[in-house]
Amino acid sequence: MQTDRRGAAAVTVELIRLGTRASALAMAQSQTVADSLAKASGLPVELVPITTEGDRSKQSLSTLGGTGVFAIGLREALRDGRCDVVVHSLKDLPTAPAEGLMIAGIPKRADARDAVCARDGMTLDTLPPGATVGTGSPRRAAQLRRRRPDLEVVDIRGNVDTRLGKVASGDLDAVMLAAAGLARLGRLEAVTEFCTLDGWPTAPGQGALAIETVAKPDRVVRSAVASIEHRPTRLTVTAEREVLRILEAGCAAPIGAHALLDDGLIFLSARVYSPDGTEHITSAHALYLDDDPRPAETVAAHVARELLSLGAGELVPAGSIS
Ligand SMILES: NCc1[nH]cc(CCC(=O)O)c1CC(=O)O
Repeated sequence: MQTDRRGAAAVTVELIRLGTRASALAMAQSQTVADSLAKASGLPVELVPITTEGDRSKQSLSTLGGTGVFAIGLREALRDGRCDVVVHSLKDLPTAPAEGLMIAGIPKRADARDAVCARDGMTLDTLPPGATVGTGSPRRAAQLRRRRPDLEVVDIRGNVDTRLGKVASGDLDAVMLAAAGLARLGRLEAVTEFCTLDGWPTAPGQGALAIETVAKPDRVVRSAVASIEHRPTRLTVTAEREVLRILEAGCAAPIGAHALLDDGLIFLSARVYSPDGTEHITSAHALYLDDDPRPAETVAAHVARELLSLGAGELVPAGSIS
């Protein structure tokens, strides 16, 4: 039993239970976070596998209702007290705050880029006309159609290994995946091209993790999670996700966003695509961090407002989103 400074008994944990999806990618990123939490707290950290609707369903992510399918099950486990912390891929997390929970820590972001994994070392420029490229992401599909309207985009599901397997087996000529996920799984050797973020902005928060807890966690849990917070990542992903949050109200089109910090400035650029890739709208703004109490939110509001004023809300044909 630990005691606080006044000597009173304080109820606290002797073990941190970290809830995680059981996929190889989720386990890999959860283990990294578990190691950091163990180091920060001096306590053992146990991984608690949790199955979510997103893991069970074989439906396309776009028909499953998109955002949140992976997060809901993890959040239930947190609320039920089955675990003390959960780790999400930030890009899979809905922008709406979860009642009674908080994003207690955001560790340093990994590579935010998308990667092409193609057969025979091919790239987006060298794939032959008609080549098949697998992705389940409407954003990647729009970007592919814009860059190479002559390719065939194939809607696929499944974990990273399954997707790479479709290229290895010859079912597909290429798949598009997040570089961060491939890195966490030790599969970077499959990458034949990294897409640069200025021409190919990725999902808001891609490559970053979010550590979620109940709003009033045990103080040992709270301080362990706080110790792995990376402030620059929190600022940049907050800006990217804020654009998504504002646009969700008036725009159903796919969005790529990329923020970075340099020399006291936050830069944010975001691009909205028509689903067929034929049209896109871009906005970019910068702000001195010292000039604003909430620089991430403010720069995002500028970008989102400009995107909407340029017609981002009209990029999706009426009735085309189920
Ligand atoms: N939606 C699936 C997903 N969610 C998080 C990652 C890994 C990369 C990351 O943490 O952003 C992936 C795989 C992918 O997009 O290739």
